[in-house]
Amino acid sequence: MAELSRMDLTMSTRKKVSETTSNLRVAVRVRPMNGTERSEKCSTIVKVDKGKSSIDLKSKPFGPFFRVYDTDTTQADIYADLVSSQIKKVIAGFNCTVFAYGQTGTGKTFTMEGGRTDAKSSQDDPSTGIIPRAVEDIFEQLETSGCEEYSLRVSYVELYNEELFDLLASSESDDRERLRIFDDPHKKGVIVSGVEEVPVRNRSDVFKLLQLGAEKRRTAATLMNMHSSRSHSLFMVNVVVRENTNTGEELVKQGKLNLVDLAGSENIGRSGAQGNRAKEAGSINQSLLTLGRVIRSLTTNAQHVPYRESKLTRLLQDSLGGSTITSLIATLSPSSSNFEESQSTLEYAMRAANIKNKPVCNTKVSKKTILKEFADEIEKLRRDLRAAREKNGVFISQESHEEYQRNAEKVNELEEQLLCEVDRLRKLMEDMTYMDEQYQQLYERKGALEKRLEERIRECAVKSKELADTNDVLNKHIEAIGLMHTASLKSFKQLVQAQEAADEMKTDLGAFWRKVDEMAVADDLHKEMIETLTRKMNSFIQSTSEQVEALTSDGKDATAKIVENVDPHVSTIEAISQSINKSVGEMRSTTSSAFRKGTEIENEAVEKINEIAQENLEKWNAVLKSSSEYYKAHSARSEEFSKQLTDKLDEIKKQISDFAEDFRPLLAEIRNTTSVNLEKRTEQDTAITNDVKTTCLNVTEGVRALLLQLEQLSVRIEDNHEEQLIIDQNNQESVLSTINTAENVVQSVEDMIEEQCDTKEIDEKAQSDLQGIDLDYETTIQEAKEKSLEGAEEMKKVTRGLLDKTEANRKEATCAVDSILTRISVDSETCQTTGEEVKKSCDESSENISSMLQKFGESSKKATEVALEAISKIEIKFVDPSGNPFSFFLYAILSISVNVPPRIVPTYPDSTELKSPPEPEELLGSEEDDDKLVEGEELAKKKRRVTSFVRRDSLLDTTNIFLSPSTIQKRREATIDEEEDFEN
Ligand SMILES: Nc1ncnc2c1ncn2[C@@H]1O[C@H](COP(=O)(O)OP(=O)(O)OP(=O)(O)O)[C@@H](O)[C@H]1O
Repeated sequence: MAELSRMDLTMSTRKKVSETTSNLRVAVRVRPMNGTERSEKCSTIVKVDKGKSSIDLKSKPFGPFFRVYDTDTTQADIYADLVSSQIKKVIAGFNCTVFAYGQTGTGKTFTMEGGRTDAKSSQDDPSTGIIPRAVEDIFEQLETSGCEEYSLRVSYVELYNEELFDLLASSESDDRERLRIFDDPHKKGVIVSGVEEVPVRNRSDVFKLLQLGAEKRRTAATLMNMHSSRSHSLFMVNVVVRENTNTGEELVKQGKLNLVDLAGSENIGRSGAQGNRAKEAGSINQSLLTLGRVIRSLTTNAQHVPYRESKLTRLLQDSLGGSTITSLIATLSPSSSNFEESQSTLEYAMRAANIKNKPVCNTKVSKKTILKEFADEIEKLRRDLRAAREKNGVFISQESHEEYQRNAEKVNELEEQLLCEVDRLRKLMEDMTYMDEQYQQLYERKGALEKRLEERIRECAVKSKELADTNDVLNKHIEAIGLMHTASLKSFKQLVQAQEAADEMKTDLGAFWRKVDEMAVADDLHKEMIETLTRKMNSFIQSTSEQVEALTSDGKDATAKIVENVDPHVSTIEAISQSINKSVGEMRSTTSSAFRKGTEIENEAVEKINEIAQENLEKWNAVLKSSSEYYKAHSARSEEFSKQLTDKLDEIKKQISDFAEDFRPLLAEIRNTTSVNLEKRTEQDTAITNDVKTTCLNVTEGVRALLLQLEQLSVRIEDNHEEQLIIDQNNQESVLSTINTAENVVQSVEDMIEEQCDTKEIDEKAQSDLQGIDLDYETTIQEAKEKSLEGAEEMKKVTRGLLDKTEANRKEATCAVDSILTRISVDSETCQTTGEEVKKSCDESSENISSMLQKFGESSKKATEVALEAISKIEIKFVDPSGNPFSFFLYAILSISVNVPPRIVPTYPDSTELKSPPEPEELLGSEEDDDKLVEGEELAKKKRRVTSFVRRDSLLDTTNIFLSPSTIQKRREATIDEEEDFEN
């Protein structure tokens, strides 16, 4: 009996994950014009409208479709768009189908399998089709998802002339064994008996199988296609993934990917099919026609869907209106020569787009549940078988021969189903063993990792201690920074005090300059006194001239008297002038000494300020220097520390990578050993399988022989019913004994299963323990990692915070020092400028005073000169006492001779000839000139005051020319009092 297997891995534990329906995803692909079409000068009648996702065929729109692809679309684009997402679903436990439909020669095989090259991967050849890309992708996605326990099996079948053949069967002969299809009694779907489900462990395994299958697939050259596929092909990938949940439960996910390349629909006349080819084409068209009817029924909600009318529709039953996620790629020729076929394909595709499927995820079930399910299933089948056998016994004796045959068929079918289940179980056990091996490797790896973990934990403890030490050091640094901060604050306070002292000095300087002003006022008073004297001189001169006039009238005596009086006055004037000059000199020296003193004080103040500033600057520089040194040292230490941390981390990383490096060859070795073991095991399994096969064959042979006997029996029954009955019974007994043997085989298999179950329980426990340890280990590693990261992060944060704080403090202190220094320098500059200005104004006022004094001196001199001139203009004449005007000589002679004393008669010049003394304004210069010469309101004010005073004084003294010193003194005092009153 041929080995039986089951195609559909879905089990009774299937569970719907969603009630949502999804439409079939229909895409249309247009291939480029081929050589024949071009040579026949056919026009393009197909236009792809990507915007609307529709196809215009001779301007008639079809669509919208899920996607439309023009002639430029690459294989990679189509794969990424349509299939890539399905792979994820398959790994998650869904069944997915992708099939290509279209007229012959439109690119179905090209789309599904790719260009005819020997490329080993999609990277080598961009024309690689969906099937190889999908296989590559499944491996890639399983590896990248970190899934470590999985098993892949592939089957490849072709449906040729309504017969199903295994493209991966080992038989080399052309006369390949047909596969049987029968309905799965429990679910929607079919069971294909005896199909090879080849376990694949890597990509290259799959490529080899693909090549093997493709070679076996029936193709032929037709007028439409040089390599026309004459059969429908179905490539299936079963993915079983085992997972361990957090609760320690073992879960198994089973997903399946069906990749279907249908044979092309063809116009037999146009394709030139004859004989066998015509028969093939007829069969192909027939199955496609049924597929069309199924699609129509599904989209019109018909009561009956004719799945059973062709094997193709039976195989695709779950993909059309079932629980599979299905995509259809309709392929088109762009040529006008294929208008009718293209139209039919598009109509077909439009209809298919309305089919609704209800995708269902094959629930993750525990291994234990699967084994139990199998055991139940086998038990059920056994019961059915027994019942059927019993029925047979009854029917042989009582009912007709046809009834008996029907039952015999039923027994056969049940036996097949039973064997199928056993085979399925065997495959599952193989998968489980494979995954157990994967698990064993993981377990060993875990042991090694545990050791590593212990080491790491020890290292972590050392690191934690180091971290704590570093923390202490850092705390000390923080304390030191705090002390520095306090010192900085203290220095800042000192600086503020220095600033206050500087302010006080400024106030003192202000007082000093006020004193200087007061001295200047005193100077003014001196000057005013001098002016008063000058005025008095003027008035004296005036009064002198008036007296001279009066004396003229008084006569010669008076003249003589005047002459006598004038002399001492002249000397007095000279003395006064000298005293004025002297007092001017004195004043000059006093003023200059006062200025010198002021300058000295100012210099002293500046020096002192500079000294304080210098002192503070030095202090601050020292503070800054020590701070920056400290910060430098601190940052160097921090850097060193962080470097140490980084080094340690690097070291740990390196150790981990070293460990990984060490571990890799070990892993490779384990893998090698495992694969060797696996091969051995496979060999053993093959031997066992062969044994089982032989046994099964024997059993089948036995059953066949029995059937033969039964047939003979039934012939004989007609002749001698009674007699044969005894023989029948004997035969039946022998059948029963054979069946019992079969049952024993089944029983032994069951025992094996139970045994497996027992060991599995231990396995499970160990696994759950390991799972726990795994989890603990991962959590501990994670925690240790997180802790060390947190610690490092916190350290970094603290260090960063401290550095920021210190930086901020440093900046603040520097800013404060800068601002204070700026203030001090500004203040000292202001002091200097103010001092310089004051000095300048003092210099100017002293210059002005001296020039004024000079002017007054000059004016006094002038006044004296005027007075002297006035005096000199007085002519003294000797006059004859008798009144005769003789000449002096004559008079002298006469007087001598007559003894008459002569008389002196003074002649005063005309009053107009006498020059009046200059006005005070004239002497001091005009106010406009003052404005030009003297900048500053103060000096102008002083001058105005002097002028008014001089004018007033001169008015007061116009009548008195010569005053006694006591009068002068009195006048002076009175004037000062008046002046004060005036000022008030
Ligand atoms: N998109 C495409 N780009 C380039 N060449 C293509 C494309 N589609 C198909 N071809 C070429 O057209 C020819 C026919 O393609 P293919 O054999 O895949 O058609 P088919 O639909 O599978 O035909 P059949 O139903 O007869 O098997 C091949 O030579 C193939 O390389």
